[in-house]
Amino acid sequence: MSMGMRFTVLSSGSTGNATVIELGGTTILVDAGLSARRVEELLREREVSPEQLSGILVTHEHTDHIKGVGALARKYKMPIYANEKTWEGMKKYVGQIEPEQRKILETGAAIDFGSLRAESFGISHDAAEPVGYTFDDGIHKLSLATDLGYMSEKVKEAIYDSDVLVLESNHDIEMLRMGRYPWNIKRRILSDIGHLSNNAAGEALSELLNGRLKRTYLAHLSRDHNMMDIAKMTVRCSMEDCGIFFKDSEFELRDTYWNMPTPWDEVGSKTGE
Ligand SMILES: Nc1ccn([C@@H]2O[C@H](COP(=O)(O)O)[C@@H](O)[C@H]2O)c(=O)n1
Repeated sequence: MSMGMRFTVLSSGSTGNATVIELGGTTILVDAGLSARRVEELLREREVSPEQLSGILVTHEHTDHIKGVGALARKYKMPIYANEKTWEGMKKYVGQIEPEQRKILETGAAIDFGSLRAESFGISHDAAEPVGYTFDDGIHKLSLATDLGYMSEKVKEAIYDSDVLVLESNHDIEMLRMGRYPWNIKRRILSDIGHLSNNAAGEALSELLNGRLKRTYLAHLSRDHNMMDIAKMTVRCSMEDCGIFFKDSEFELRDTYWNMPTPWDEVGSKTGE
């Protein structure tokens, strides 16, 4: 039985996002962007029962983040947390949610789930009021930052002292430019309210590598315009271009998957095991 904060990214990418954070008896789901049935399957793979969930924190109202929210809320009667604009944006997709389950968490506000503190921070994306989240058990910190067109100073500040980071590394810029998407979609992805490229993730990481950050999970990879090996190599090269060199024993880049959960990661441990 784990004592410290641990997490698993159940699924990551534009086909659906969901992450579980657990501390003691508290289990939180961030986003449920797959069908409720698929979220249940993924939870089962990591031996989490949906009945255990203390609630779902929503980052923004895009389908790949909320697809299963309504059905899970109705089936398991759990509270759903989002800011007001996100509630407004997702109301037609999630269907009827009982008033006592509708929790408003203003951007920048913190909420305590027992000894696990969650705090949201604003990000730049083309949704009503998108956010990332940090989780803190009083000693260690985990941050989730995906679906951001660029990394603002405020985001860097919010996630700066993390032990572990889940960071978007959506696309290889050349693969996207040469790829099959219509130009308007490419322009949106490349814009400040789109998605973070491998290069941008590397540049951001070079400012975040401070001795405390032990590993970063590269997330929300495009299946059309990225590959994990390319993402890792580009992030590393981009960090080196910024003068940041690291040994794998000091800092690690790790995989997330669109079709299976990552292993549980103990945030406080050096290796996550
Ligand atoms: N036909 C499409 C394909 C993708 N999108 C959006 O683009 C973003 C990146 O998608 P990837 O699958 O390449 O990561 C994401 O926001 C998709 O929803 C689109 O709008 N139309």
